Amino acid sequence: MSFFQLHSVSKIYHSQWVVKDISFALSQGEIFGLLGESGSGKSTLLRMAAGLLDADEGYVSLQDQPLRPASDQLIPGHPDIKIVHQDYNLSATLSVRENINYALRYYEKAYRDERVDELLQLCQLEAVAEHPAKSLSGGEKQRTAIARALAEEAKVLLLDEPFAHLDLPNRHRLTDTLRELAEHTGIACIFVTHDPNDALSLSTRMGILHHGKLIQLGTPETIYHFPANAYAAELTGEVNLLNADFFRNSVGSYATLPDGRLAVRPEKCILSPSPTIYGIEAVVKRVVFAGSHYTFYLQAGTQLLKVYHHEVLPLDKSVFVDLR
Ligand SMILES: Nc1ncnc2c1ncn2[C@@H]1O[C@H](COP(=O)(O)OP(=O)(O)OP(=O)(O)O)[C@@H](O)[C@H]1O
Repeated sequence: MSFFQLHSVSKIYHSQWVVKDISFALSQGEIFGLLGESGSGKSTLLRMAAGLLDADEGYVSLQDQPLRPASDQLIPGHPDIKIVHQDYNLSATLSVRENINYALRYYEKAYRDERVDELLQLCQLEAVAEHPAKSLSGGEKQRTAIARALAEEAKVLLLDEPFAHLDLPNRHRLTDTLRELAEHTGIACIFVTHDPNDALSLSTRMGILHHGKLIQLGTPETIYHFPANAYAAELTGEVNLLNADFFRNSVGSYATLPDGRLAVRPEKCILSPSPTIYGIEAVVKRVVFAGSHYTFYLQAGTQLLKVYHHEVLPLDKSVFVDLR
């Protein structure tokens, strides 16, 4: 039995495939990140997964039951699938507690009070529970929207760009909240993002969407280290795309792409100031401080190479690059 599944889902707008033949399944408690550039079809796919938009081909199922088509329903959607849109949609003058409470207005007061307290705790909102939504930070608004979506117990949570307007501390807080949620409630979660760091750090599995097609599906580690092609390699982080014979004598960590090139991550390169047995000679052209390391831009013959290194070296110095 599969918990939540997309079966060859497609969508056409103006005779163009916006989403094409997408299939994947989620287990309970799984967090699935869908990474894609603007216009790749992420929101369209999420709305079909929520049962808010009908697929032109294929279907979505929850616990092996196909969702009812949106066009057959007075209020499209499914009671067990909640979606949090990019704009949060909170009532500005109501407090955090009241916003969450509203989603439970048809329940008894005693249950409602208990459930709201539980959600405030789960979403780390206790300190701002009585604050009006309009006074909240972006991260607090986002977590309030998630708490409200979860007020009625859901099986699937869909998040459209949940990190788009958040600073780093709020990103971390929301990431923790989502992990805890999935772990403790078993909810399956799909979030869409254009940021590789969010997709790689939060997903249990992830997919890469390109022009409406899922071009790769796997764990973050697999996709990062063995990208399916140059597009997937570049979308998931900094990478050197090199001629096949570039590191001809080195053993080390790189992926060979279908076009024959090597995908080498900058942190997999070792930079030495003096010659090494198989080291490729290169010249330092630019150095950029990046917090945890320096990014070196090197010229090695006709190839430009990006390498992370922990010490500054002077411009125009000859260095030697090996693979780890
Ligand atoms: N209702 C619609 N009618 C016609 N075209 C649409 C409609 N909705 C989306 N599209 C088109 O489908 C494509 C995918 O849009 P979608 O919003 O799903 O992309 P996205 O990856 O979520 O983009 P973004 O990250 O910018 O939000 C775009 O080219 C968009 O213009």
